[in-house]
Amino acid sequence: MSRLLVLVRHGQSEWNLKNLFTGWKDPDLTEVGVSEARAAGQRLKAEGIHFNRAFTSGLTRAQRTLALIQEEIGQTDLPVVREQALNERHYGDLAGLNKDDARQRWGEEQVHIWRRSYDVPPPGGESLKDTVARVLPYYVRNILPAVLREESVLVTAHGNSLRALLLVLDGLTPETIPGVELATGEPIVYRLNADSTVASKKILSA
Ligand SMILES: O=C(O)[C@@H](CO)OP(=O)(O)O
Repeated sequence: MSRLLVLVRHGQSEWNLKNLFTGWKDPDLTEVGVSEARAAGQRLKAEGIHFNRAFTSGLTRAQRTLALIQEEIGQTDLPVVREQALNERHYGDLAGLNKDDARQRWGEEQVHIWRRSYDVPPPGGESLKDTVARVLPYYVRNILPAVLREESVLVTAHGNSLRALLLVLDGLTPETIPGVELATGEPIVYRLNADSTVASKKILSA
């Protein structure tokens, strides 16, 4: 019995390093990001997990993180689906702006609301609620059925598209989700019950 679901936020990107709002923009990993992705792969290998399939977003940083993990776990032939529904939350007009500059312009509180609230979208972008509305149906139709077939499934994606999944998996609420932050390159290993609820959760930290 496997029913393993492993979620990994991509390694540090060039725009994470520059402190820029990224969203659907497509920067690559930094050298640190490459090391984080490789380290994630090594930790998964140490757990002895053999995956049956993987899902990633339409963006380079998540795809490259997956490819590096595949190298480390010796599974470069893993079936991979690339899907825009798993992309980062769209940051609209904020994409490309420096996060500290934005705080100076609009104030700390407003920027925090745009970044972490459940249902307030940044100008021209998606709220987390909007992101949930595209990530969750994809999860239910495409990822969950594989897990419930007793497979071990790897998903590499983004801070907010994965927070959308954590909302459901961890039973979070619009009140508690703002406090949740995902570290780059840190695998979260869920084992699901046959009814799709969570049996166990383990974070493979550095
Ligand atoms: O810029 C972004 O797309 C995301 C993730 O890096 O940032 P934030 O943490 O502000 O949601």
